[in-house]
Amino acid sequence: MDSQTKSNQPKTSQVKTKPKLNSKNQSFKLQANNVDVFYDDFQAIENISLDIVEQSITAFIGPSGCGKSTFLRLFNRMNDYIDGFLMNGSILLDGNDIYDSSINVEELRKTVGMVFQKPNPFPKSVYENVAYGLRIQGIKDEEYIENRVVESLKQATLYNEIEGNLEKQALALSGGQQQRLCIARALAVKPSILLMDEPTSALDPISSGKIEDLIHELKKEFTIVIVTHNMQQAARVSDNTAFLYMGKLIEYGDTQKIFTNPEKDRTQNYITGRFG
Ligand SMILES: Nc1ncnc2c1ncn2[C@@H]1O[C@H](COP(=O)(O)OP(=O)(O)OP(=O)(O)O)[C@@H](O)[C@H]1O
Repeated sequence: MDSQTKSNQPKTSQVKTKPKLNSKNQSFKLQANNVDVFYDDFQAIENISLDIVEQSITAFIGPSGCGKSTFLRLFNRMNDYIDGFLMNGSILLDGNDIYDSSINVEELRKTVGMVFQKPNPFPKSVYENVAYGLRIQGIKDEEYIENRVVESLKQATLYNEIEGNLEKQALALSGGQQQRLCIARALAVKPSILLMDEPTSALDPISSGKIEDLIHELKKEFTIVIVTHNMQQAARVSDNTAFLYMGKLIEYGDTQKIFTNPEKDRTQNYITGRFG
């Protein structure tokens, strides 16, 4: 592990709780405990507790407006930007409360990268898009930057398609390539968690398939949390699935079980398309 990696861990004054282990002895990377979220008077999330296994893929599913994106954005404190946002409860990363006043939010967001629904590359070259996060960290070592750019593009399975053309405008890439570029940009700063908010919903089926294959590869190294409207996608890519409905967690567990033999009627009705 090099010094860049170490510096990407969020700093807290002390470890408050040790991450728990589940029955399969897997450790929890993220833990939400009794979380409520309000936007002014409106309660968007109601008393959700949920643990996310390290180096796994966790999918959030549920009808529009049920709180999937709100819940996802808690893990890198993206809701902090929203006027009227208020949270009760706690979110732990490696056992540390990420809403503790000692947390450096910039550092947290290096550890918890995010990819959005619509690919959003900067109007810069491919190279500079991936280098961006390193440059804003103040890294000046061009050799290190170049290595990270190439490595991240390879990890995002884009390098082979644009090798020798890294000065190309990012906006000239196809939609699917742009999304893989955004994933490379997130990976460049060495996160340990990737949050993905409907990362394929703006893409054609072939590009979506490539992203799904990539997500599957990335879980060897990263903990991935994905919001998706596409239930086939959740069933294909995720290890665990959380079904949310009107701000509540209805059911959470092994993806195969959720999709074949859920505990709750409401989950069954949703996954069989009876509502939503
Ligand atoms: N910035 C905001 N201010 C006020 N209310 C908001 C805000 N963002 C979301 N909400 C409300 O919170 C609830 C949950 O929204 P959220 O976007 O998290 O749901 P979602 O399940 O991700 O929906 P979708 O699948 O349509 O993206 C909705 O009722 C929404 O209108």
